[in-house]
Amino acid sequence: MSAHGTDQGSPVIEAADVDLVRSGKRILDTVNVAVRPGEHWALLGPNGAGKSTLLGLLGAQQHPTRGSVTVLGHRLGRVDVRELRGHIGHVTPHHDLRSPLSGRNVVLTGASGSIELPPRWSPTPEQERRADSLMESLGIASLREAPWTTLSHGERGRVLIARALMPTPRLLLLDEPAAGLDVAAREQLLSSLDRLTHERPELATVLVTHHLEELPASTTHAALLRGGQVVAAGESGDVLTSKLVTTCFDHPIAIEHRDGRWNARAGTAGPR
Ligand SMILES: Nc1ncnc2c1ncn2[C@@H]1O[C@H](COP(=O)(O)OP(=O)(O)OP(=O)(O)O)[C@@H](O)[C@H]1O
Repeated sequence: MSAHGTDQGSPVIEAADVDLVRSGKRILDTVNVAVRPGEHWALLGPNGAGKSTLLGLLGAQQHPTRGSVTVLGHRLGRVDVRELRGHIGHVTPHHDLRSPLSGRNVVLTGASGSIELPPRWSPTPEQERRADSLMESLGIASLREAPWTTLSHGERGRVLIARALMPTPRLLLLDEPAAGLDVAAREQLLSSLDRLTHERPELATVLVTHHLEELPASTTHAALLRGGQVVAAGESGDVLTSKLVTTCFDHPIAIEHRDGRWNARAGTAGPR
């Protein structure tokens, strides 16, 4: 990611010279990020590179130690972050729901901004229609009545994406959405994401993954992170190269890009 991306529209979110220090450790180091409407970013890097931390910062869940983060033109620290978070859908693998809420009710909690349905809260007919339509477009209409506790990993992932989309966010953040999915569930998820970005052309997305095979064909941009620093950022075709990915993971990796999708395998010692 870079502050020097394409110039189409003002950024949905922008981080400028951001450092993030926790327990004396610099987890992010001079990170510059700008995500514009309609851009679909992949955030890649080895374990511990700082990907989830950066996603949390983009989701206004954390404040930078130095530098600035601007969400929809509002600088963090000067605005009510709860208000800002309403414009950002954040899907994490750590959704702490333990009750057997139906799939549809889980989606509806996206409207109340809560994990459980709040007592005495009931959705408007419009919110109910929206939940149904999102479940339809994510291919999970059959899960309307299914209890959360019985859903598979892949089903939960798609329910949480529908939930995150309830408030019609401008930015959707996805933390390893395909982790642990079998190949069919992964392909269903990626098709759902491709369809979603087609239906909502102004939506911006940032997807964290370790695996290039888990990138939707709609990915437009990529950023490689290593040791809290951005190794490369820009249009996916310029960044997802054998040479740059080899540098990022410090291991020879050969990248192939075919029919819009990427895959990676062991490369030769000399990076291309
Ligand atoms: N609160 C904290 N205090 C100290 N160190 C932290 C804290 N939170 C995260 N870290 C460290 O920061 C680094 C980056 O963590 P982060 O989870 O962002 O990496 P990641 O790229 O998402 O990793 P992974 O691919 O393994 O999920 C790690 O070394 C982690 O141990």
